[in-house]
Amino acid sequence: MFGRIALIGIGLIGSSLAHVIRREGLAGHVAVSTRSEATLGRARELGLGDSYTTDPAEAVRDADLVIVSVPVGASGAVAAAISGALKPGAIITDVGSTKRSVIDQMLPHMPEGVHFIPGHPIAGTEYSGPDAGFAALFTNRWCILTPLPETDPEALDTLKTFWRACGSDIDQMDPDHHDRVLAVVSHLPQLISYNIVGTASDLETVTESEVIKYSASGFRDFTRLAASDPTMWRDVCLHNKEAILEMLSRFSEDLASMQRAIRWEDGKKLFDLFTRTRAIRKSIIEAGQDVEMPDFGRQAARGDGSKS
Ligand SMILES: NC(=O)C1=CN([C@@H]2O[C@H](COP(=O)(O)OP(=O)(O)OC[C@H]3O[C@@H](n4cnc5c(N)ncnc54)[C@H](O)[C@@H]3O)[C@@H](O)[C@H]2O)C=CC1
Ligand SMILES: O=C(O)C(=O)Cc1ccc(O)cc1
Repeated sequence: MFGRIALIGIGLIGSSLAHVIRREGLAGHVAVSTRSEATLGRARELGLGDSYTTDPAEAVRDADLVIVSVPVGASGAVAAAISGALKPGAIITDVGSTKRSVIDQMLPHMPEGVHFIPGHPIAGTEYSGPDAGFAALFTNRWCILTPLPETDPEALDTLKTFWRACGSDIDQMDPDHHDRVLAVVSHLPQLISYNIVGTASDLETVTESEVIKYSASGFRDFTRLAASDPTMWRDVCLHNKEAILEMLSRFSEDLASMQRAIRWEDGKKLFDLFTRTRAIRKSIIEAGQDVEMPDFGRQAARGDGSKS
């Protein structure tokens, strides 16, 4: 599909892209670039690409497709670094969990004649670093593209074909709408997880090791999300601030209402809510969106949030 693809950032998402690009034969040459020598060395050991450099400008030179897979707060610095080396006609995309901020950071650095099309695969795990990637990560997952009004339809079609070849279904969205939707379905659950695990950890002096011992009782599902990469999620919070604050405020109100129902023993209110939420789970299962990540992905992952 492409002569040369440059992968800037080679953590969970970048390395998963490297695997699927190789499996599907989507590029003649994969150039891998990341900030630290240690991560780059690990990518080389794993054979994730055809060439390796800590200089992102060198990686993108002559690339037909550039995929930026770094924490969203680093998007602007990467765009500035690659700007002068981009080939006319190249497609530049990203995988960041927030979209408005990535556009604001990257667009000013995009030279005339390249196609900048932001994107976000709704696929991931709690693991990070180059060891965490696996080719099936994007299979049967959504990839949301948030093209700009001036985006060239042909370049957009090419990028859609790429993501379909990676196994994904494509949706298109306005970036602000994306950020509000993701604030509810992804960022809020993540923050709730951090909060509940933090609360339990504060209580652990009282309960001693019981938090760990009885963790199968609901708590464990939250610890999976709470084990995700701190840099990535710090950046998501800081770069989708308005939407996240709005959703947190709605959530706090609803939590207070639940508290009140329990205090006043309003069983009907609780029962009605729990019935409504059960129906939502049923719709998710019926839509085939409850698929667990394959085991081999988890096993392949080192899971230590490797430093890069
Ligand atoms: N982890 C997940 O489940 C998902 C993450 N995303 C998004 O994908 C992006 C990457 O996330 P992961 O691959 O999970 O993170 P990761 O922590 O596994 O990898 C990040 C990579 O970026 C590199 N990096 C960091 N700062 C850099 C800089 N200034 N210049 C060049 N490289 C730099 C690191 O060396 C590393 O290779 C983030 O924007 C995240 O929001 C999107 C979907 C799912
Ligand atoms: O591990 C999980 O359950 C996730 O939800 C992964 C994930 C994390 C961040 C994203 O922007 C998209 C997907």
